Amino acid sequence: MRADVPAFFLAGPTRTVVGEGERESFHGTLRAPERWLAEIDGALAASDDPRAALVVGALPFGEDAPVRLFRPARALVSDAWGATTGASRAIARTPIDRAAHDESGGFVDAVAQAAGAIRGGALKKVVLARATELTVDQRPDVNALLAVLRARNPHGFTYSLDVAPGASDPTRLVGASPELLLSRRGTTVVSVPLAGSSPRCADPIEDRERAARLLRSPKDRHEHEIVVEHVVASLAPLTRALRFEREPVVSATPTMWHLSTRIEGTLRDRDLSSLRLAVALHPTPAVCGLPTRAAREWIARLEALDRGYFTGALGYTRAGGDGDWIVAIRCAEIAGARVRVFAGAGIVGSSDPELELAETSAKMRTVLGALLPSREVDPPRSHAERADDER
Ligand SMILES: C=C(O[C@H]1C=CC=C(C(=O)O)[C@@H]1O)C(=O)O
Repeated sequence: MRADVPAFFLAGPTRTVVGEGERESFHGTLRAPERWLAEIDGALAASDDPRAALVVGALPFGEDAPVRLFRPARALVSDAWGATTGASRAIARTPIDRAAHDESGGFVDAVAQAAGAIRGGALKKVVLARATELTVDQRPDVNALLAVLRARNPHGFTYSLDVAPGASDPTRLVGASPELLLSRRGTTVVSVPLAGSSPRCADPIEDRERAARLLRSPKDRHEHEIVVEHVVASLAPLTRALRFEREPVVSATPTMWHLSTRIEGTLRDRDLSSLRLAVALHPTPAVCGLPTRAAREWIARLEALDRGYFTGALGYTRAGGDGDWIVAIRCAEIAGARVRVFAGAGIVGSSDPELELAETSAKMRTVLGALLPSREVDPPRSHAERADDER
């Protein structure tokens, strides 16, 4: 028999948090956050066991979509390596119906339109996303998938969240994100925004060259600076001192190179919880764009997608306010045998639509590579192409 999948799971490099069952849940939207934030502050402060009290869940991408935040009935917070190590094999599955909802053609057109709007001065950056949907021959074993993702992404954040509580057939968002929206420990707050990317390559020399080219690329540096500026501007009024390097570094996941900047600050008000900080920062231009309002409008106009909690913020806040919130990317929504994999890419005026499409396909490999045999991982190809590969 399969072990139950917890309602919430987040395993980062230094901490694993598991939440089972629901003791109390909180409702509302990002457009009007004050009431539910106050309810959560109150519930955590009133807890009879403040060391154990925590709220877990996710903020959606959309301003009017519901937040998914709850106090688990039972929780485990461990500073040990997550319990899910060891598995590294692919979970052999065969997609039996693929790409019914693949929006790749529409995505290329949308990127071209967005880049044109940016060159025309309508906005500076927008992140456009697409999804590919497949039905596999058996329901994925989510615990096994988490184990594979965790083993392959030891420096990232592997997660799972039940996004449709109460449904007879659970829907889960499952992924391995490389991006820390913020972490709070006492008065120290850290954010590590990523933006500007290049797919990894199996050839080690070409792979290193791609990383070096990424670091020199004016287009990717521009994309990255926009995100750093937003995070710095959002944290500056809340912190006394902000420390970060002016030059980004290159960081790696198994599928991607990214430009990355670590930003650290000291909070002015130690009552400001990590959840309140997440609400202040989210959505950064790593998932939305700049200006935020204009980017949301362009996303609504150009994207044929309900993002749900993809490109939201997922994490936990403990009584006292400490916690971690990550950017919910490199993930899939899994409902029974249906798997919907998401990926987005930051668009600026000089973006090439075909390269942005290739970037989203590479990002999808985080989940697809853990779920499917390798010959099935790349996006839809004709039967003839597949036959060629197998020859
Ligand atoms: C929106 C995604 O990635 C973001 C995070 C890192 C780099 C990104 C980029 O270079 O476009 C994206 O902003 C995604 O993986 O779906």
